[in-house]
Amino acid sequence: MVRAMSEALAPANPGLSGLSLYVPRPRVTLAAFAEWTGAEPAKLAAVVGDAFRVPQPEEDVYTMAAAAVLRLLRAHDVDPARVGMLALGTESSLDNAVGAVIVRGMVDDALRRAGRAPLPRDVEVPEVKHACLGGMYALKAALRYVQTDGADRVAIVVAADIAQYERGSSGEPTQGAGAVAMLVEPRARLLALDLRAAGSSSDERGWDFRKPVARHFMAEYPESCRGERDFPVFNGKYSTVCYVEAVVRALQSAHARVGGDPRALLHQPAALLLHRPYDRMPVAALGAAWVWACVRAGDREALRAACLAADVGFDALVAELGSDSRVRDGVLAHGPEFDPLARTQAVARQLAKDEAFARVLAATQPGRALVRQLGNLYTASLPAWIAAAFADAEARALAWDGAAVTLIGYGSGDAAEVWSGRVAPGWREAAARIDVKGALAGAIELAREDYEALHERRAPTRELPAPTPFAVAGRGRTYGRNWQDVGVAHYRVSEAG
Ligand SMILES: CC(C)(COP(=O)([O-])OP(=O)([O-])OC[C@H]1O[C@@H](n2cnc3c(N)ncnc32)[C@H](O)[C@@H]1OP(=O)([O-])[O-])[C@@H](O)C(=O)NCCC(=O)NCCSC(=O)C[C@@](C)(O)CC(=O)[O-]
Repeated sequence: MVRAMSEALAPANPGLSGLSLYVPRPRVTLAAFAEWTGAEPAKLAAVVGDAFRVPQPEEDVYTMAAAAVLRLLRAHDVDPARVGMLALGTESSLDNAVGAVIVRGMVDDALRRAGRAPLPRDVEVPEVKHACLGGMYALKAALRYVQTDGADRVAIVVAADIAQYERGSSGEPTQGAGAVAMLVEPRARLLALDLRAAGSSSDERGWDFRKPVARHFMAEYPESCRGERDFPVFNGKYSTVCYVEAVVRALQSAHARVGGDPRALLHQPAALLLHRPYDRMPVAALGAAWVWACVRAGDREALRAACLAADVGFDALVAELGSDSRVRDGVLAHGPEFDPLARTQAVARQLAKDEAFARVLAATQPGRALVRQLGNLYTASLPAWIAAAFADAEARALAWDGAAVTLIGYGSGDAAEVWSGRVAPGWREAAARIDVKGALAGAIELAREDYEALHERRAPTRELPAPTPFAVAGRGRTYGRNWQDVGVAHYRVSEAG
């Protein structure tokens, strides 16, 4: 069914034509992090990844976003005069009134100083928010734009975030920072996306992960504040349950639209790319999704064997996957530690030994080694994986012409999206311009005291070189962070070389 659906996509379908990544240079490897904190290195490598980036004091979500946009304009040869929308997806904005227009200002400034015309006056500048899903929702808006009133223009969506958790919390090894800019065109040159086959899910069921605005947050959670910092309030374990369940629900929604064997949604794509807060999270969600697909497809033989091996009752499992509100009801009844998916996960672990599920997991391999270097980028996490997967597929000369690709976005709170796409003809040319390795180059390994200083927004003990290849200079530390800085803070982002 996925194939039939993808075949219906004509070459003129809208979608992605390019991506560019920007990450700060300071890096913490999880091996060093384990030494500093006493965490188990083998567990971090198995569950989380390899490293994460930390922004410099001069960097914020707008400077990173602007750097990624400038890189996209240059790498993909985009004529700024054709841009009709510049959308920002973020959950780290520093201003509740505006967002993408600040990025626009920085991009215009850099273009002018390079002797070029700024973006046109009629560019739309929305900022889109829903936790880590804001980038995908912004991309959805852009896809709709280039199919309607923007059919003669291109749109740029930039997803940018700083993921920081309180030191010593369970989230600390899963930090990260960065931005991914995406070029959206009415005729995709990289990945055509068919929103008619998309599935969605949303539900409100208690505090898995929230970022109350600073003034409320500081009054309610003074223990979580260090100076002016505002870290997320979250329940890590419970948030993983919400992630898994929302992904299954969005898949069910996609399946309700496209029909056919639901297992095809998972084992036919050449790449299955998900929101990736840490390395193992997508695998856990796909395990539950595969169990649901097998139940829905009536593939009971393999399931019964897996249930037996996992010591889980088959009928209870089927009932678990059928009930629509069990997470919310369970949490209301038992508190946030309630883990209704434990049985599903136990069965999924047994199914992982199955050949068909191994094929599902193989589709999560493209680009994985690259994104293990990045940590959680919140809204930019899935876009970074798309960039990494295409860069990797191009470098390894994978036969991706016309291949199906499934994107699964998730944002706490919680909401998920499942989209089907097809790799566009001639994709290699656009993929060769992504240059994820180049974006990761020039990392500066942080010493423990400098990591802690940057985390607390103090000056590091050692002078760090200016963020490159974009120089950032300005007065005021962070736009709007201190009320007295508003109107004074001004950043300039420009290409250094
Ligand atoms: C998710 C937690 C709680 C995990 O925190 P933790 O302390 O690592 O949890 P754990 O001790 O239960 O261990 C996790 C897994 O590691 C395994 N393990 C143990 N030892 C070893 C070993 N030696 N070798 C291999 N594996 C080992 C252990 O068995 C377990 O496997 P599982 O039961 O999951 O299959 C933490 O990372 C956290 O709090 N993260 C922050 C929240 C988060 O990322 N949640 C993810 C879902 S929500 C989301 O994605 C949205 C988000 C966060 O991006 C924000 C937004 O949308 O805005």
